[in-house]
Amino acid sequence: MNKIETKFQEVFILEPKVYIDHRGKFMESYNKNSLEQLGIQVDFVQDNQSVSNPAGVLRGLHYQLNPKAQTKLVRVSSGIIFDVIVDICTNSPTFGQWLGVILSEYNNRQILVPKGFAHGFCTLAPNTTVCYKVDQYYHPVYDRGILWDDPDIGIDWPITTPILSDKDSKHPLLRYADLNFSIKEPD
Ligand SMILES: Cc1cn([C@H]2C[C@H](O)[C@@H](COP(=O)(O)OP(=O)(O)O[C@H]3O[C@H](C)C(=O)[C@H](O)[C@H]3O)O2)c(=O)[nH]c1=O
Repeated sequence: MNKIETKFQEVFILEPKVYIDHRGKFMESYNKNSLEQLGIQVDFVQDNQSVSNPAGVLRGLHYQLNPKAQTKLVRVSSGIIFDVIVDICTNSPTFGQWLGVILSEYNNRQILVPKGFAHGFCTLAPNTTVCYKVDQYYHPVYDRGILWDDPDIGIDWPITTPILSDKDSKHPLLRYADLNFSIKEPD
């Protein structure tokens, strides 16, 4: 497993070893010990999978509030996404900054998204399946969203008119500018 650092201190791109032969490919898409050897200690409790049939679907930007904030390990089992994270920790030196990476069945890349980041992606191919582990269970009461095209964040999405859920088109549940999310537990 190869670990690539990013501009965010605790955000890493991971590249599992891929074994290719005449039948296709094999990889250990998750290995707790391999991650621990890279200094990544996360106890995941839930696996999620979303399938987006058309290209141009955009899901996000989502996060759960403390104390149910989630660390996520995101990968693509089929198709291609432009994956985006936004630092929403108001006490972080990189507060408000965003990062976009291509994850696909071709580059086999994964991204580790720590608590304190909003997460979203848009699909760049039809029939794209995104698989991701989280270390906190889903708590809809703690689920929050930021507008995908919030001008205060200014994400350079590769698509202009995405296919959105009702929820994601009704944002802002919260304008990024109104965030008071801090990485520490609320007092
Ligand atoms: C996230 C989640 C959702 N659900 C139910 C709730 C809804 O009835 C249905 C679809 O949920 P939603 O529209 O929130 O799914 P996405 O838009 O793909 O949301 C995800 O998209 C972005 C990219 C994320 O990073 C989050 O993990 C997650 O919010 O699944 C569950 O039962 N458990 C869950 O963990």
